[in-house]
Amino acid sequence: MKPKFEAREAALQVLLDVDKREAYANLALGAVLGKYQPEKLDRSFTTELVYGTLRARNTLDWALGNYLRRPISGLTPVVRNILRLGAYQLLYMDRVPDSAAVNESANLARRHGHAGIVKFVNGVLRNLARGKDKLPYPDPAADLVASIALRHSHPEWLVRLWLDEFGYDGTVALCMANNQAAPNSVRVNSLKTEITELMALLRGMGITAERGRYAADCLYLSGFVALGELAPFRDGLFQMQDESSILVGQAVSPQPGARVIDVASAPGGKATHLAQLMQNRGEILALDVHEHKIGLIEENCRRLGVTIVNTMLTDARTLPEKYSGRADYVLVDAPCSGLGVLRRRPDARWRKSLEQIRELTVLQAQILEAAAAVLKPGGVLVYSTCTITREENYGQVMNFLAAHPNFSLESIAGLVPESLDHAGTLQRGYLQILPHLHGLDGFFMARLRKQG
Ligand SMILES: C[S@@+](CC[C@H](N)C(=O)[O-])C[C@H]1O[C@@H](n2cnc3c(N)ncnc32)[C@H](O)[C@@H]1O
Repeated sequence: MKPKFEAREAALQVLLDVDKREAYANLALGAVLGKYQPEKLDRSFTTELVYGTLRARNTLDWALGNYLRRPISGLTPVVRNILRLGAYQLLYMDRVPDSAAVNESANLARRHGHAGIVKFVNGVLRNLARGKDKLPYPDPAADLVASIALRHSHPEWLVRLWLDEFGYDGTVALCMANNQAAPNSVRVNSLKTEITELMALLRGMGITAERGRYAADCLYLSGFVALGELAPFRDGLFQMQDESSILVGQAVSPQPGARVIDVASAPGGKATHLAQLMQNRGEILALDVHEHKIGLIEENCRRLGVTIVNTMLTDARTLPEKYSGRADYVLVDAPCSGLGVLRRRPDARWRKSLEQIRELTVLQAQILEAAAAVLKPGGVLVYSTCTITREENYGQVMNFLAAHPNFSLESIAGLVPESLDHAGTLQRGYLQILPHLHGLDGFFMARLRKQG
């Protein structure tokens, strides 16, 4: 018999894992949903509770703070997270009546604490329910950053960064896009099937499958319970991958038979795509610095029927001499701040900092340096990230070019669709995809050629 599932209790367990153990929300949630296998409605309610509460953490803590005598950080993790969950339902979930949000939170408190805690949770949430339409949000004229940060649940440093880069309208639109749930996009594995065939198969299973607007092999799926448990996934007919990420493979477009080095490749989303574009002919050396991730690349290759990928556990900055000048194509899908994919990782925005971005920028430059050395004269290097900061993207490429006069940008018009070219950069050899402009994950890609 399946263990009994209670969505708010499950959500609380995940929030505690994230709060106390710094677990990744998607993994902690996946573990709980995997254990209890709840029905579809319970599953999506739990997911919304967890993701919404994590995403809106600053706004929830601030809103609750109006009714607390001491900072929320001083409460025990259990009480703090019961309050956050309750506040999320009150402020963001119109379909949950206020009375249910308060009473269910009190029930959680009863299960996890003594009578005093039940009374406390009940009292704070009742007050919030009464006062929620009159919360004293900062006046934008007096403090624009704080106002956007609290209304759209982002850290202030990030809002400041984006105001500089995208202006007021762009920043608000970007924050709003980050607060939307990401759609489920997949890449069709053309080594085993083709797009119309897979669409028909999925539709036969009651799953809605629609083509992506930009990438050739992209489908958007809905109407399933767990994507990773579907037979067509296990049979290797598709790979979970955002449309922007698929476009990186198109920007590389390696020829069948080529020699490719993917210097930061786990879990192998792009490496397996490159293999697919090469019709599984040639060779791909897929590196990663983390041992546990090498197995993920191999597992994906097995499932997808990719046989031309060899993995290697190594730091891309210390690529052995024997690979010098060897590759026809090098992909540097660099470790980055991930600020283009915040909609997928609701807790991520609270884990990042300007300091990390600075450190990553240095690491990316070092990886690029080593990657340049393994490319043949005349070869193609594609640099990509899933972020939207100038210094990790365009700035990084410009610094690289300044230090490497034997490299130049090469047009990617014809490889990725012109309709994405909002800033007229495709011909110049790079593209910045933005969540609020394109409805996709924020990605950067640039194609460079080494002089022959
Ligand atoms: C953006 S992810 C790669 C995603 C992958 N290309 C895909 O499409 O599935 C960056 C990867 O770089 C790896 N990494 C970080 N530092 C590295 C280094 N110094 N050398 C090699 N890999 C590194 C990380 O472990 C991570 O898997």
